[in-house]
Amino acid sequence: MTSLLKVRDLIVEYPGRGLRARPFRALAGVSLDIRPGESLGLVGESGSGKTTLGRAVLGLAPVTSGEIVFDGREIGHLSHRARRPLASEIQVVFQDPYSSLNPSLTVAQILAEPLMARGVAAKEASRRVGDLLERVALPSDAARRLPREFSGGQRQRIAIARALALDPRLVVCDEPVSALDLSTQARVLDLLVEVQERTGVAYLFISHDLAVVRHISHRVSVMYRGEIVETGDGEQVTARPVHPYTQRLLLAAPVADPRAQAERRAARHSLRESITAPSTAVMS
Ligand SMILES: Nc1ncnc2c1ncn2[C@@H]1O[C@H](COP(=O)(O)OP(=O)(O)OP(=O)(O)O)[C@@H](O)[C@H]1O
Repeated sequence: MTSLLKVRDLIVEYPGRGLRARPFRALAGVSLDIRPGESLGLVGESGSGKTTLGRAVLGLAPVTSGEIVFDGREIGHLSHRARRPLASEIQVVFQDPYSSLNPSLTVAQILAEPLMARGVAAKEASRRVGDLLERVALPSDAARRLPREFSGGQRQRIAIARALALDPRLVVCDEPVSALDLSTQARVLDLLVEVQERTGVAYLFISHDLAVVRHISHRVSVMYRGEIVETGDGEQVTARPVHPYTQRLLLAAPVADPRAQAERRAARHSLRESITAPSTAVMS
């Protein structure tokens, strides 16, 4: 099957600060594919470049070189204006459900805004708002309320409904459940899976938590210092990790049993030395 999203040799460098500062290479040649209707999980420790990759796909990070091809079309170097039509194809759900929704708009206004911006008439937009609320299992009277009247999990449902409003084919989910408690996390993940089964949307699902990523992803890519060091199905990556960094990531995941935790600590210690890290600084 052809890729919906194809990333090749992507390099992203952020400008350095100060007069003689070197640029910082956050992505050092990343390649990946996402097929229509697929979830690709992107896991890695803080600072490994996950958000930068998501932002590059969304046109929000500076692409130094490489290709980002969506549905056969190169989108990595488009101007802001040329990207605008893509908003209905590629959407995003951010981590923080408290700051990602405009606090002064009602839920109906938040959900109708992207529709009306694309010329959908007010009456039709209002009907679609009802459908969207139903799709994310929120009551229809939610439409009249403000974001502050909802819990974190409910707000994330509103953010998901907004992302789905234009029937996108790809949603970048950047740590969408990290700010939620465990049981709410599970319900929001189940919702994302259900939405995918119903609509065929693809996800680039970013998280530092392998357990969360495994729950939702068909395949998992592991990032380390701006590179993808391993890709496989969730079972393969967690049961038979190939790269030492993936092994360390697994060992760092919290477990309930203190003895198992101590064994993991010892294993982690001996692995630490064996990881040879590629340099991400740009040579001048
Ligand atoms: N706008 C920016 N300017 C300069 N450096 C940046 C910028 N954004 C990110 N970085 C740096 O790029 C690297 C990758 O950051 P990124 O946010 O992509 O990592 P991440 O894996 O998503 O981390 P986290 O899980 O903490 O969000 C980090 O070292 C970060 O400090």
